[in-house]
Amino acid sequence: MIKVFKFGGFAVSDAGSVKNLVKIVSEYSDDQILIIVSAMGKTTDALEKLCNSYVEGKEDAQDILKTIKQFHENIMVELFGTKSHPVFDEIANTFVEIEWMLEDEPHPDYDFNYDQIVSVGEFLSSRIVAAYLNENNIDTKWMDARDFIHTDNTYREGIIDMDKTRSSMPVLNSALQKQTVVTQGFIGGTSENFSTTLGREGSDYSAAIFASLLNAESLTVWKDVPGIMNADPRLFASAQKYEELPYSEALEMAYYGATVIHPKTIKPLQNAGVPLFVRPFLLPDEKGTRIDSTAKLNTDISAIIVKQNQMLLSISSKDFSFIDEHILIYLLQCISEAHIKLNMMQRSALSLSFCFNQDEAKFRKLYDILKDKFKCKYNEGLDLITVRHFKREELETITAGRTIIMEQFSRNTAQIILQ
Ligand SMILES: Nc1ncnc2c1ncn2[C@@H]1O[C@H](COP(=O)(O)OP(=O)(O)O)[C@@H](O)[C@H]1O
Ligand SMILES: N[C@@H](CC(=O)OP(=O)(O)O)C(=O)O
Repeated sequence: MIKVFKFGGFAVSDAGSVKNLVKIVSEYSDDQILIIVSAMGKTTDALEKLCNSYVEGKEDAQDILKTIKQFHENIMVELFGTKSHPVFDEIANTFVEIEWMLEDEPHPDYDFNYDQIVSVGEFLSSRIVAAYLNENNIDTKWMDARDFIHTDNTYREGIIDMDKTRSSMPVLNSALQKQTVVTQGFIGGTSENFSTTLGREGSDYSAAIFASLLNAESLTVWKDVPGIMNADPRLFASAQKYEELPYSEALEMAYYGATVIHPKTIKPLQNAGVPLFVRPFLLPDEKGTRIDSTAKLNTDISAIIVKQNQMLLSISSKDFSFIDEHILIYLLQCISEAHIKLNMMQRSALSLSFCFNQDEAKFRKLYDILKDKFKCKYNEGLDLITVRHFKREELETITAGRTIIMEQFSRNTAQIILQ
């Protein structure tokens, strides 16, 4: 049966990590392996900068491109030695696509430009990884994810056409019967053959789509952490790893902002009954965390999820009208039009308050829609802390010394906005 492995930016951040990836894959020579890769290291951030510079007509676009080229070339030199290896030409040709674009005027749709430029990161990494697997005698085929993941024209947040995507799986399946396959996470293609991206950090989601539509035995995402922990170990040194988690709990954690898994990852896997393993890339013999329908949840451990850089906006009517159901529907429509995603919401007689990831452009858009009829008050730079299976005494420790701006409790979940 097929095993799907996803290697994120960390797992392809330099030559050493590509070597480690090959070592991991070589342990599975009896399996059919589909490898999904993200862009190398922080390449997506660099390509975003390049896109902004191009669209704004700044002069540093060529310099940014040069740095990205140099970064990939250094990795290739370390992996393949001389520049005579065919991968150098493949990478040069991939960069040509961006170079041609930079010579033209930007398309009026920023998101279109973004996807054509930013998707290149995954093409570069997948070419290098496929070539290095072959170099190490793992018979590997590079395939273009745009031939499989079909999306609409919603650039930067491509919506997958599941039927069309499902119907392209037999081609991939038969390739996997013969060879290891490497393809790209994060990207899809439109019916006009343009690239789309699925939203930042969307490679986990791509991998879940492939794993579910191929009816894979499992999906393993190789990360820079021991598994899913009860808190981000970067923020909480004492974070503990879950041995196992039910799909529902992993989905709740991702939804509230545990960035270890993209929030869209769980649904396709749950629907198809494909287990997910989150395993440490640097300690590949460790089991990591297993997520499936048989897993038991240990509610003795609370999960703490921190979302930083939040904005809290309170909207109230100018004429003392209640925020009744009609007004509520209207406000939610305006919020949706501004593409704001609510992280927490509370209503009183005269106001609707909600917090969302701070984003000046989205806030401005909403403010302009509402400013004539409503009063808007806001706080910026807040933290939203969500605690699943909370214990009261723990909450006191978490909030100690900070000002609580708003809080909300259900049976399983506490949400607190802190200044
Ligand atoms: N509950 C959690 N458990 C483990 N890691 C977490 C958690 N919450 C946030 N993280 C963060 O997620 C990161 C791994 O996810 P990410 O960087 O997106 O991986 P990749 O780029 O390889 O897909 C870790 O470095 C860690 O800081
Ligand atoms: N490269 C894309 C997609 C992705 O999922 O990356 P990572 O697996 O490194 O989070 C991004 O950085 O958004």
